[in-house]
Amino acid sequence: MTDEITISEDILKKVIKLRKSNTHKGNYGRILLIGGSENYGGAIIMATEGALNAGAGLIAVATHSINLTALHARDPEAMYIDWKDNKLASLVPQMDVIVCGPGLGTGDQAKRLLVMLKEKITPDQTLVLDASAIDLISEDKNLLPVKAGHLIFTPHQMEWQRLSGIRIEFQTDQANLTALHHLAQNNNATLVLKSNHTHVYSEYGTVYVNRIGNPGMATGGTGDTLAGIIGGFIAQFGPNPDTILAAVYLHSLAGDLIYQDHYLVKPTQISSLLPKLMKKYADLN
Ligand SMILES: NC(=O)C1=CN([C@@H]2O[C@H](COP(=O)(O)OP(=O)(O)OC[C@H]3O[C@@H](n4cnc5c(N)ncnc54)[C@H](O)[C@@H]3O)[C@@H](O)[C@H]2O)[C@@H](O)CC1
Ligand SMILES: Nc1ncnc2c1ncn2[C@@H]1O[C@H](COP(=O)(O)OP(=O)(O)O)[C@@H](O)[C@H]1O
Ligand SMILES: [Mg+2]
Repeated sequence: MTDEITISEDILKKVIKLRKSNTHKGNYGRILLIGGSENYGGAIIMATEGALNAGAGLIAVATHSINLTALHARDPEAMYIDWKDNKLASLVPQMDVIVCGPGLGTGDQAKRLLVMLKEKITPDQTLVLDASAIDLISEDKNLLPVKAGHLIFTPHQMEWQRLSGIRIEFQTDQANLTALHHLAQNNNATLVLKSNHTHVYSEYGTVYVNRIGNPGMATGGTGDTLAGIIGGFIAQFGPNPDTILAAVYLHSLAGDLIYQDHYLVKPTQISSLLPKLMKKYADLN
């Protein structure tokens, strides 16, 4: 059996740093989030709230135009681009991190966006692939944007079943590592396999397990929020395994704090709690 390392609270102190005075938004990373079809606008808004509250310096959102008013009403900090706008292709290379998938859907426009990403993404960028983006790649492996410097897959168990071909009951650490390695080819890749105990797999064979979190988090949008938090953390703290582990842990920790006196955990409540929690851990440095 593969050894599993339990993610602990120490990771937050290690990763979350106090901000230095002589810095500006450019120092905290540029992130582009792509998703939000006509029916799933909430997903990309929740991912945006995750990235924003996790501290990304500059945020741009490419989504269906129907989502513009709701996005700006909730998060005026985020810039918007219509996902059909040709200028999106020239925006992609300017980003540090791209999160693609929350509420993307699997229609023709979604496929076109993945094809564009595959063409435009560069080796100095990190790509977080979530939800519908994973489903599209499951249907056609040629859509995987292999030029990205670092690929982070964030499927739940059913999405991982579609992508890897491993049925949920057979998703053992060894099987998951083998499938990730096969999928990643020459890329630097990480798998964040979400469940009640999310596992994080590095391509080099290390397996981490998150033992916190709670069933109050079983609400649509909690994973969209996590994708945004992971992106926001990478934007600020760099694309390394600790950054991903800290994002996974903080998301569940916020969920647990809310769950102490709430029957369910709304994903947007998780995001709202992040700046305060991050301050606490930064002050411990
Ligand atoms: N407010 C919104 O706009 C929302 C939009 N969403 C979007 O809806 C699209 C479809 O995603 P879904 O995840 O709903 O649909 P999926 O069909 O991919 O997966 C959901 C189903 O998978 C099964 N499943 C098995 N193990 C699971 C696990 N550990 N965690 C979660 N599900 C598990 C369950 O039967 C569940 O009904 C995506 O683009 C997603 O981003 C969702 O994120 C929900 C919120
Ligand atoms: N019972 C549970 N215990 C702990 N965490 C949970 C539980 N149910 C869901 N979660 C967390 O909520 C998130 C759900 O992700 P996902 O299924 O992608 O949601 P969505 O696509 O609706 O945003 C994951 O981070 C998962 O770990
Ligand atoms: Mg999801």
